[in-house]
Amino acid sequence: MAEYKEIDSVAVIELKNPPANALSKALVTGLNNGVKRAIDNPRIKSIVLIGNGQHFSAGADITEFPRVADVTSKQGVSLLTVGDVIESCNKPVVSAIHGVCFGGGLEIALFSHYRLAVQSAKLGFPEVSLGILPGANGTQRLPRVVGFEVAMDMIVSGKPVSAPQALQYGILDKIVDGDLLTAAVQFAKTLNTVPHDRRLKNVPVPNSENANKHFEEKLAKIKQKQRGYIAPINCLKAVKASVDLPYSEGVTKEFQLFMELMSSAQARGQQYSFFSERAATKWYLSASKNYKVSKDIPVKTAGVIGAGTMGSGIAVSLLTSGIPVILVEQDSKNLERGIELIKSILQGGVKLKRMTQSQMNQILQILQPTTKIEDLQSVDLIIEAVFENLKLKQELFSKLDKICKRDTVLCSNTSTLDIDKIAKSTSRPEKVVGTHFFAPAHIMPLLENVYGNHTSAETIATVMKLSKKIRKIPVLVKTCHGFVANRTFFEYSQELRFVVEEGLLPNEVDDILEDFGMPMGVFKVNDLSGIDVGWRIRQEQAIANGFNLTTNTRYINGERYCAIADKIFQAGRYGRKTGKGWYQYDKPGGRVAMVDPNVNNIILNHCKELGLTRRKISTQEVIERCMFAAINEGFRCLEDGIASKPEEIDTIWLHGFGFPRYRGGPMFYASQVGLRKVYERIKYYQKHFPETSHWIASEMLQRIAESGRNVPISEWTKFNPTPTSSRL
Ligand SMILES: CCC[C@H](O)CC(=O)SCCNC(=O)CCNC(=O)[C@H](O)C(C)(C)COP(=O)([O-])OP(=O)([O-])OC[C@H]1O[C@@H](n2cnc3c(N)ncnc32)[C@H](O)[C@@H]1OP(=O)([O-])[O-]
Repeated sequence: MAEYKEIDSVAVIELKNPPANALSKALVTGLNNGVKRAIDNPRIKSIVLIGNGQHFSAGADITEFPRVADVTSKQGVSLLTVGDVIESCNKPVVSAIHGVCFGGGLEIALFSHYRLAVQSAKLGFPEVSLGILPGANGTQRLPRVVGFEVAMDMIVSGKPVSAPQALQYGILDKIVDGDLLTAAVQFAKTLNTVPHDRRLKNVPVPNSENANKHFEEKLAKIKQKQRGYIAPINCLKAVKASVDLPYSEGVTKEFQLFMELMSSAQARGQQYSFFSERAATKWYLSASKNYKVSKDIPVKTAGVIGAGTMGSGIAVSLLTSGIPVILVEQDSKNLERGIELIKSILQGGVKLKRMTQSQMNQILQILQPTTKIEDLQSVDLIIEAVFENLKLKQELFSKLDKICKRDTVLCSNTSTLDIDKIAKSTSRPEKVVGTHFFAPAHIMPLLENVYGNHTSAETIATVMKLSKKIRKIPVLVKTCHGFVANRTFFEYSQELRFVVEEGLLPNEVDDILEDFGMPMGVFKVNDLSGIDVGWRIRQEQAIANGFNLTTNTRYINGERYCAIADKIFQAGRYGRKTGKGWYQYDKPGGRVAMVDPNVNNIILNHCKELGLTRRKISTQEVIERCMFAAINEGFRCLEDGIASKPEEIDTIWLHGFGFPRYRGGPMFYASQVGLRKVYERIKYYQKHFPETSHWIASEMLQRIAESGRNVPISEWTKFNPTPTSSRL
């Protein structure tokens, strides 16, 4: 795990735990033994620590986290004990950094007396995103190098810095060109002793005069922008302790704050999220069709059809990843509007210093706008982003099938429609796939990729690879109406409309959801996505299923239906874009949502007309009803084989709907509540709301709940041996 070798008078200890040199117990023990061996060898004058493979180190081994004591223990070998050995060593220790140097890796580097790096290295403390803090004295050491304010920003945000930035801050002593090991050994040979100030615990925190002011300002920002999260607050308090307390007391405070986080439910949720995001990207159809063996088609050029809000956002995602785009609209007026939209998104990036004006101009050079669909004949992949209408999409795909070269991948940005029905209109169903982007498409990280019965493994591999290239988190699901995202979100939002029909007002529901941790309540989300869009989807579905949907509809095939949203639509309230929807806005397109008495009247009149008696509904009931309805549908998606593991559903909610990371996702949330309890409450609601079929408990959920044991989430799929689809 840690390989020891000698180059002249320099001991080189190579961290070797692929793929990221996570500091497992074994690696830390190896590192400790290596440093001690170097100390004991009189021929050795200095020591170099270096990473094998792509990185110096990604930090503590997160898979070992449940055993908290191992990470921090003063007994046996822990990061802290090896850190002490390194710092107190009388022979100079140099950390030679490449790739990432994160978390515990950076802590090891800060215990070292000198730090070198290659230009491309990245250094940082991402612990906050795992719900913890840099608990091997990182919160006490970094401020002693960079000062309170920079340390606070780095540790609270978790964002890494580049090597040049780290050099400027003083974290690095030098950036080296050429071979890192050669340069580090050469550098180490020039060192004889360890000066007092090279042991960071001896150094005071510089530039700390305004620490109180910075602390208060940051705390206020965290409470506003990271509402509900406890890790950023503890990170901040720990960094502040470096200023307020002597080193020996500061590390004790850090330990106390670290343990508080490590034993919290939030840390469990955030660490689960880290692994579930990675698990979700690993798709598997069969032994010969999966993420490991299936080859993709390189996407060198792409086409986007439809230059509306979605199409423009999709085009920006492709363009900013260096993929030339041919953008197609039906007429020059719509095309012009799309180009302006793309320019304004890019201009926003320039304003935020995410790109320079000249980079923006270069990006626009690879955009080819056109009104001729024939121009798409030789692109590698096309994403269609036209109206959510099956017939329209079928006509378009049929046309594309005739125009495009044989191996062009044809993607539909549908959010609900069956991919097989779209694929049927082509002679190449194996090349047809869904790429469901979330609005705004250039910002939202999720890409729900949808395969049909005929989609080939090559096509799936292509969109999964492309997703990563355009910096999205991809999840692969099987086709059905609404896929996983909208199927589960539909039950969640439908239940909340029932809650409004029974007694609460939209703003009261939204407040409860936002307190639960959702970035936006469901009614604000509806306003953002467009009341007209929701109305159109409901109408389309009604037509497809052969029934007439009006504002008087109360039941559909015996199922309860709430028409309040249709009444809001009927009142011309299409959402934020028109300045009014479930809320009143400061202006059309404005962000300030205000309660509107007119909306409350629509709701109260609706209830009066139907003779409904409104009642008080508790916070617990609201959360249970929306979450358990979504969770039950999540289990049904697993039963149907639409999703293959709960991690896919959770990743979709985390990155598509902003579900609070510290709760892990709805399925993880269910595991924390306990499936027995979730199941019993679903049965309870079924008794009370027999006209709503989403309260019929999933059989898979029932099997797990009745198994009589607390089944870990990783074993849930064992209770679903034969999903309806042939996928598993
Ligand atoms: C006492 C307290 C001490 C300290 O303060 C606490 C810490 O250090 S907390 C730690 C703070 N550090 C962090 O939070 C850093 C977290 N890691 C990262 O940011 C990215 O993984 C990294 C940038 C390293 C590589 O990105 P990439 O190239 O896109 O690749 P990828 O992301 O797909 O990862 C490849 C594989 O490596 C795995 N793995 C990675 N790191 C760890 C780990 N620490 N552990 C275990 N495993 C880890 C990862 O699961 C995946 O496994 P698999 O089975 O193949 O799915």
